[in-house]
Amino acid sequence: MVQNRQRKLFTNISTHSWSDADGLVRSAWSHVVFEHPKTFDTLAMDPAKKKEILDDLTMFKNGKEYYARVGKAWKRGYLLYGPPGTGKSAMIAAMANYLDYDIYDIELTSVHSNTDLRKLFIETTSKSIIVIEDIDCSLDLTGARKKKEAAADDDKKDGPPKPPDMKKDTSSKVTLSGLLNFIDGLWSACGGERLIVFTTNHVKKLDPALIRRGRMDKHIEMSYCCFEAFKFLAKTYLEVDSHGLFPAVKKLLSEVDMTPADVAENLTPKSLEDNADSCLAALVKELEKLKEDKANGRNGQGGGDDDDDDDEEDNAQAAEKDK
Ligand SMILES: Nc1ncnc2c1ncn2[C@@H]1O[C@H](COP(=O)(O)OP(=O)(O)OP(=O)(O)O)[C@@H](O)[C@H]1O
Repeated sequence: MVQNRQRKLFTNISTHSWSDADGLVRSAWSHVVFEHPKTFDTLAMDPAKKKEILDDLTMFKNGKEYYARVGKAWKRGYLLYGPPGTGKSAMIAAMANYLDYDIYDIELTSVHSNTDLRKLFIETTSKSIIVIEDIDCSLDLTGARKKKEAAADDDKKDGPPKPPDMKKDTSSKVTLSGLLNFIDGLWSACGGERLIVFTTNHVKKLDPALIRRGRMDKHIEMSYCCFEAFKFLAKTYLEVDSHGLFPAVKKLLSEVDMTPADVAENLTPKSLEDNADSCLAALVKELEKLKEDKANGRNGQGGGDDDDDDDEEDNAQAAEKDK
């Protein structure tokens, strides 16, 4: 898709526009130029799944008349779920590059109330992707927002003037109903052409109301590396289509779980002497080590928590349900 403008990545620094000491009006959003290199051409995933997503995005982008005809707001919700390192953030970057949209990355734990959330959304523009990452960590789905302790030190630091509402106040809440209202509310029909993307590592923790079709229209499982995705990464990183070690990798990937991020890391040359042979050998060694760890009852996914197996099962069940 043609990219013809400078895209921006926005992040919320306040809950709404505010005036600093000099009377200058400052936006709730701060932005940098968005220059992420990830595109669908370098995103490793099952080719059929990738095509399905690209078709969906293309239909959305070209859907102005369709949405007007059926009387729906021109917006679409995506839920990306799967273990850490499976490419959820990479997918969002690829989406923005493909659609030529800006990204509004909302740090929900910094938003004090449902009203403030609405104010933030009202300041977003058309042709944008509104992202809330790790939605299960940001919102206690019984209604109360979790607090972010780390933010408390903010106003001790030097730097530009801080918006008054970003200082130490962690008392207010964004609730599930506030979030639902944001997705469904009347305002969301204004301006048009917005994707709303939630990501989570724990899909089962999300309230079904939040992710039902109509809100999160498309559920995408980002999974551990399959052989197809590995072949794609081998082509991208090592420029090889086939190799004597491919069968061993194929077998091992069917036996153990490794994220595309870890596969990519193993395929990255570490010295000037490294080549396809040594990188693939390193990958096989790492996969064999994972297999051994698994056989010995150790969790091989470096630093994973005890919930990993449950999460994997949950994600697999959710994917099955989504079909
Ligand atoms: N499917 C993939 N194809 C190509 N690169 C990938 C893929 N998945 C992950 N990577 C690379 O691995 C790194 C980590 O990926 P990313 O941050 O997108 O994972 P994530 O699922 O968002 O993780 P988290 O849940 O921890 O935020 C990035 O550099 C990304 O480019």
